[in-house]
Amino acid sequence: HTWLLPSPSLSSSVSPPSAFMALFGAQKDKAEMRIHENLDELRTDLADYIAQLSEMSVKERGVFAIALSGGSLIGLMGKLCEAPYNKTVDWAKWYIFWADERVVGKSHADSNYKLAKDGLLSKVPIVPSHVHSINDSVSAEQAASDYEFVIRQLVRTRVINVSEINDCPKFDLILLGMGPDGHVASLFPNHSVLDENNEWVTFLTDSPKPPPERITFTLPVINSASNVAVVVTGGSKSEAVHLALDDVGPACPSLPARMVRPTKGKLVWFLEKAASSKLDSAQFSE
Ligand SMILES: O=C(O)[C@H](O)[C@@H](O)[C@H](O)[C@H](O)COP(=O)(O)O
Repeated sequence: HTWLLPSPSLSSSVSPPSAFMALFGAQKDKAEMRIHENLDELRTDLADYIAQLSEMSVKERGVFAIALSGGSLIGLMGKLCEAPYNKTVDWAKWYIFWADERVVGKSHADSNYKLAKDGLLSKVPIVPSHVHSINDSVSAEQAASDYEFVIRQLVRTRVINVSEINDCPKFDLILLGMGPDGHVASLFPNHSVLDENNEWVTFLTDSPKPPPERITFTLPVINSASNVAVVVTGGSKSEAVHLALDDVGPACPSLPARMVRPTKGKLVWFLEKAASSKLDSAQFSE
């Protein structure tokens, strides 16, 4: 099933009880949910979505700047390595970044770079110099500032587009997973990284999920992207999905996944049915 959440005209006909509701009402209006019966369907839809955005972006800008995350996401993108996508996607125009990375060596089992390289990048003809992973031989703080510098250069040359609103990088697509605690990228609940509004890339050395040292895009960068997709599978995430997307009152204003709210860009949630089971709308779908 694919459907859009209530349109602006629908929700604005009901007067919001508070500024809070208005704020998150606005998010709901912009989010598209794509709920899939099974993983195979989700994988196909995700590959189609990414291939379409790549085509549009290459047509408009000549390049496609995409930011990846870790976790199950890379496996769920697997159909891109198969026909027809492996031949039809214009891989030479892709520029690859990471929305977050663990500060470990590139060959370490925890490395998001290694995960993506083994599962995706080594299987399609990406140009090696277009793959922008972090400097793995410095501290987390230095790695974050080096990565921001690299991104700054590529914004200058418009390999990465720029937001008209705040000068932030405007990635063509940022792909996110979500943990059962509602974290996205390495933005964890109740962590001060959520308040970082000046930097594009920040770091943490006390991640509640190991490994402790990470770099992460900040919320302003995520919310400046042209497209953001949150890809969530498994029943263990259903409560966090509900808290992120439904009108739950002031209960969870700082759930990281709820703070993903592109200012001008488009937001799509790819959900496996089990992950969507606690959404308010799920009660009508049987
Ligand atoms: O850096 C990490 O610890 C992981 O990459 C993490 O951020 C992951 O993306 C989410 O927890 C969702 O992971 P799953 O999709 O595998 O559940």
